[in-house]
Amino acid sequence: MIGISIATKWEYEATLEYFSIKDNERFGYPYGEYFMRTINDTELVFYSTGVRKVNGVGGNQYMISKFNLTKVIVAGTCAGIDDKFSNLDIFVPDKAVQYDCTVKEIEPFIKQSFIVDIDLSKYGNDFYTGTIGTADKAVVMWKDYLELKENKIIIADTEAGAIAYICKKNDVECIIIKGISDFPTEESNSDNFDSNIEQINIYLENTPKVMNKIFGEYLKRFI
Ligand SMILES: Nc1ncnc2c1ncn2[C@@H]1O[C@H](CCC(=O)c2cccc(C(=O)O)c2)[C@@H](O)[C@H]1O
Repeated sequence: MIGISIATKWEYEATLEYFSIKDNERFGYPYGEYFMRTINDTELVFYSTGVRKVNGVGGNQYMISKFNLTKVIVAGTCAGIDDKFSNLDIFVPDKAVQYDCTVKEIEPFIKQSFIVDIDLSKYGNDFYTGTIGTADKAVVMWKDYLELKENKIIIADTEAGAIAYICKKNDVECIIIKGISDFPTEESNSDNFDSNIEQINIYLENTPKVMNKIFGEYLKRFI
């Protein structure tokens, strides 16, 4: 069975809507809820984990163990970092890094032991790829955005790098399919708080669009 890991309630609600899931098909588990679907003769379990690294890892470890998963696909939204790209562009990263695991003042910003390489060779190359950076904090502040950009991170989120890391420990393949929901903006142009609210509103507006694009145009290629 393949697991489809979804972080937020908004991403999961868009998923329920996309697959027309009825109430009696939804089951609870300690990190959120799940439902099953068969697509192209492959059994899939879609589950919400909650946000940030602890929930992402806990939910996925639970599901890997409960359903003996052979592959995990992390589906969801992310921040855009490389400004060549736009909102709603979809990525399948070939590298996932946790960038908040070092003392950056005295250690490298990214340490080799927190990088997971993802072999995408069997899936062709008809998609955007690159490095996704994961940390427990959302990328909102302009200085955080600039630091990620300097370190060649293309997109950023708050779960995927940690999920890829624990999949590797379980010897389970991990594919990350993420769409850009928002870009940080320079807060000096406006009030910090207003700028943050604006980014959250853009995230909320784009979340169903990203999820529909992932399920409609990308999922089948990776199962
Ligand atoms: N900018 C982001 N940075 C990191 N991850 C992002 C970003 N955007 C989307 N994600 C992904 O979506 C989810 C939730 C998004 C989220 O928390 C968020 C989004 C926008 C603004 C704020 C804020 O506080 O102002 C918080 C996370 O689970 C993560 O996997």
